[in-house]
Amino acid sequence: MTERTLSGIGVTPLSGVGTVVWYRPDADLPEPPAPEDVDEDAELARFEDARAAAEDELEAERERTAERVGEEEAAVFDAHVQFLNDPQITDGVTDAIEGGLPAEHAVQETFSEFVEQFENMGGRMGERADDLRDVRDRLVRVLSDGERVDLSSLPEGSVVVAERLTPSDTAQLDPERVAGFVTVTGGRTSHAAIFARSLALPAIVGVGEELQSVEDGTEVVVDGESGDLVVDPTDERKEAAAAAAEVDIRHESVETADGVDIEVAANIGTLADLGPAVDRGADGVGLFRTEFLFLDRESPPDEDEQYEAYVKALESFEDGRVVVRTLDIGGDKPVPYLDLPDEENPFLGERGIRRSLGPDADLFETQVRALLRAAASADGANLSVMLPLVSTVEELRAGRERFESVAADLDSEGVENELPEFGIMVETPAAAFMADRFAPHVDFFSIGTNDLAQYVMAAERGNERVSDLGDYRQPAVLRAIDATVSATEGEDCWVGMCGEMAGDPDLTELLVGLGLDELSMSAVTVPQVKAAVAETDTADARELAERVLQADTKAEVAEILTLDQ
Ligand SMILES: C=C(OP(=O)(O)O)C(=O)O
Repeated sequence: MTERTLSGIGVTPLSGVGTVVWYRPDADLPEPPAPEDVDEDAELARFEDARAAAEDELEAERERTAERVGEEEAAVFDAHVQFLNDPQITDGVTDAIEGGLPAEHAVQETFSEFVEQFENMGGRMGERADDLRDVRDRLVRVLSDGERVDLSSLPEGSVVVAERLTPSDTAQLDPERVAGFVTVTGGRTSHAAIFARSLALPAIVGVGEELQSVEDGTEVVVDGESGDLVVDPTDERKEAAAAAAEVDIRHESVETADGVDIEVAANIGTLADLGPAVDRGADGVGLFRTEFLFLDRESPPDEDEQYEAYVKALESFEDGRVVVRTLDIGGDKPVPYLDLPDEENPFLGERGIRRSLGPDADLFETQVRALLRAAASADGANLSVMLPLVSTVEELRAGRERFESVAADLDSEGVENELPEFGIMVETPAAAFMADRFAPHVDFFSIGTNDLAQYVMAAERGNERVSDLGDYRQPAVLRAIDATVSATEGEDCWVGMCGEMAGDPDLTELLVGLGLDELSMSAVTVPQVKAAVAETDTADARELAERVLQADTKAEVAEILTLDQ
């Protein structure tokens, strides 16, 4: 048997060796009977029963996912319930039944039309098509009494291979038993990819139709870093992959080979992310996306609930820094109870600090109170706060003044409080251009490359059609980072990075060379980035950065960094 390699998109920097188990959940429906043979009332009733049963299943899976993976990932099941009850879709199914189709065929037909519509929209909306498919297949399975394929009790060492994996499929995978997964479709930001990172599973998505040629029972190596699926691997290949799978987790802080401290922290959305962050050796939290405390509920968390959450994060990292970002609502993060305006370009609209200083001023005040109190708690000395989407000095001043005036209010109420370290996200071109004017007013910058790349390149994040443009390796993005760091020279202002770029170990040397003091990422890549820091020599890194900054194109950047395009 000769070894061969298929290529896809690697979504976790982890490797696994195992045996292929094909997962094909969508069996074809039989031909429908003639319309006159369909009992309309009975089919309508079957559809209603199936909807209720599917909703019960979704609620159970939501709970299970919240426990095993995290609240943020569990939220996808709420979106499924919304689709299940969306009047436009349910009316469509009802009409199709009244037109003479049995319930399962009516569901298949109606949902498939909506799936197509969402796919045509592309970007984030395109990704919702996967959710719709998931709801459709669930309903069809319930209606046709299909057996649920049990992904949670696969033989140990299985590599799950599928056309696509829905969030409910992925949530069932047991990382103790599954060696990885590989899918025909999917992109870096698909739900399956996000789950893979949360579960720390080796995974490759978007391999394409060639994957169908890999049969059940075949031995494979899943290289989630390069995106290579090695079929019928040699013994040496398997041994190398098994060795690579054993990541060295460092719980102590890390310095470069020539002794420069670089903080390697984790990004968190909810408290469920704290465990993995600690387990994988993060020095602290470099980005607490507090908006996740506000999503998927009927009303905002009150001051005490927020205080508890911030203190919990601080307690998890007694010796490390916890950087809390104030509410970043709007853009692609809607909150139903806030009645956000319908905007043509929400990413360019009222989001982040713009809302906190405007329509969400009350919410902001509550959050600031909770943060000031948390800063005065036993572990509060390590708390830092930063404002999202700042683009003018006035916004920075106004944000800072809010902290000062709320602190004065708390003082007058006799409530213990403390002003924490204060910074801003650098994620707009305006902030990068004006960084020298911001620097004297802050203790730190944290560069959010996900948004910075989208705004510098005018390429919507999550829109696959422009993903090549929106890449953080574009020279213009690298120049924006360089300009930001250079603007802090001579100022007492450290610079971190909390976008996806910070978690790419292939770029660690470059980022150290550009002068970053801190890198924050999803917990899964913390060990790899720490290892890369330890191997870096800062003089070499600076020289590398200088060469990279001379590049005209992304291809040249990749060539200098010896990366795949
Ligand atoms: C970290 C970032 O923020 P978010 O992804 O939460 O918008 C960023 O924009 O890089």
